[in-house]
Amino acid sequence: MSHAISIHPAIDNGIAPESADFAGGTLICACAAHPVKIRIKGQVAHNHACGCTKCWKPEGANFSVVAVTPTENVTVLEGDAKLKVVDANALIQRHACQECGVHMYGPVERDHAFKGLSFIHPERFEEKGWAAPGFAAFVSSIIEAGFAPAQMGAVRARLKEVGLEPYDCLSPGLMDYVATWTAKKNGVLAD
Ligand SMILES: N[C@@H](CCC(=O)N[C@@H](CS)C(=O)NCC(=O)O)C(=O)O
Ligand SMILES: [Zn+2]
Ligand SMILES: [Zn+2]
Repeated sequence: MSHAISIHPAIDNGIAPESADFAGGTLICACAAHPVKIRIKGQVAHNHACGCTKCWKPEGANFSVVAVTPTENVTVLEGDAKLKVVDANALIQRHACQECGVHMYGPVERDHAFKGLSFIHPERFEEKGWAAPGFAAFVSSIIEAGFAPAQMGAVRARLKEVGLEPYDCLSPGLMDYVATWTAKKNGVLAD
């Protein structure tokens, strides 16, 4: 079955199942020669579709698929010299392959709820079994990348159809987590 709206290749034709045995793997960029390779230890967490303009999306996709892992679980195996930080001022230090453009890992090092986590694109794993995406974030942001506002209803309907609840920021659970961290830092966290 084909759909007019492409969310992401890893979602459009059915989401691959997660494997309980998945213990990590190797992320590989799109270069035919000397690809960048990154070792990720363990299963990824909070995998989701992201519609923001900053996350790397494959050709033709309106969303990225992005998850987190503790930065201590990330090791650059090959091609470190090809990696460059896309925007040094951003919270997420997205390390992209300068040759093919794929974002390989994005650590958060700033004082923030996500400090110590790295954002990665699990579709770049050479292995199968990574945790399936569970929701869609920053959905309205696809308009900023040139998507027609009039088709947003259809996009949200399609996301719901594939089981990804659409949110215009992060999911309520993650928004609460971030706000809890901020309240604690400001000394106003309620019991
Ligand atoms: N509407 C903005 C949203 C960007 C944004 O806030 N992205 C989220 C989700 S990845 C974020 O946490 N960004 C932090 C960062 O880019 O460092 C856009 O599409 O560019
Ligand atoms: Zn590359
Ligand atoms: Zn994003």
